[in-house]
Amino acid sequence: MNLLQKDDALDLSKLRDVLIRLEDTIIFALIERAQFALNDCTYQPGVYKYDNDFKGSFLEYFLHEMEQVHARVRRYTSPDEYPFTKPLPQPILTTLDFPPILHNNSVNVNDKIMKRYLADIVPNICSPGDDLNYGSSATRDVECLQALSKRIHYGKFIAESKFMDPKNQKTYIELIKSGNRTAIMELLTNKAVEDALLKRLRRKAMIYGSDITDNVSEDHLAGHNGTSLCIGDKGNGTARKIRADVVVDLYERFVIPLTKDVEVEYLMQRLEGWQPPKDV
Ligand SMILES: C=C(O[C@@H]1C=C(C(=O)O)C=C[C@H]1O)C(=O)O
Repeated sequence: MNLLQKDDALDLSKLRDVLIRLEDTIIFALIERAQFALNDCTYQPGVYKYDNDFKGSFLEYFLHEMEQVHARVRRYTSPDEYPFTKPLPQPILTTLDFPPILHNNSVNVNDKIMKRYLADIVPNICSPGDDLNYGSSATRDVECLQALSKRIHYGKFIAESKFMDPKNQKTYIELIKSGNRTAIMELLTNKAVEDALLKRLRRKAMIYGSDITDNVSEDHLAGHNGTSLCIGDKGNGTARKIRADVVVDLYERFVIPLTKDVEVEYLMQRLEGWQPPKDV
């Protein structure tokens, strides 16, 4: 997806391809994090002293340090990148001249992403306990959070693409004016796309999370032989990489609903300072 090309950036099928590619990024980021223990102390504030009077957790400290460096190389001037922390420094690079793709908006759901990641995701993919690999687990946490944030905030581009479709624009405008979030959610929901996504995701998680060895049949990987494939379980009870049902569940309960919330909240701000075309 080239965000410097406006037509590209609002093509719904190309946007859906971006979300499909981000499935791979998210699954592999989760697999990488799952190799370390929960390391709960990295999520608790006040456990460590930092080089300034920062009061947050080890992960929040690490994330803010990372985001400051990324901000200086203009990461957050891209319309598809949203930071978790602030304040952030100005870029040292001149900002790219992105065409005006999204309508001006303040939607950033990273605080919800962080809460759900710590409460619902990490405990479900990691073994309990503490393996002292705090830097490694925090590095993987940041990669998971950034991938989830990108995927969920792509909801803005999806919403803009749907809003600009003449077929529904008048309806969206009426629903936005009446503040009818429920009806907007219904109009933007595409159950067939969601169902196909969850089916594809389960197969991907089964295959990506497996140890592909010579003696594992393709049927076994695809779960055709009826076994509920414990991903990467070598049959001797050793730690598996990640469970396919955990990946599907986090998309169903968290990634898709939050993406749609971003779509709705983006549309709720869509008419501010906007002059509709004459025929609308
Ligand atoms: C992203 C879209 O909008 C909604 C959100 C989806 C998702 O988060 O995967 C899928 C379909 C829609 O219900 C889309 O239409 O592709």
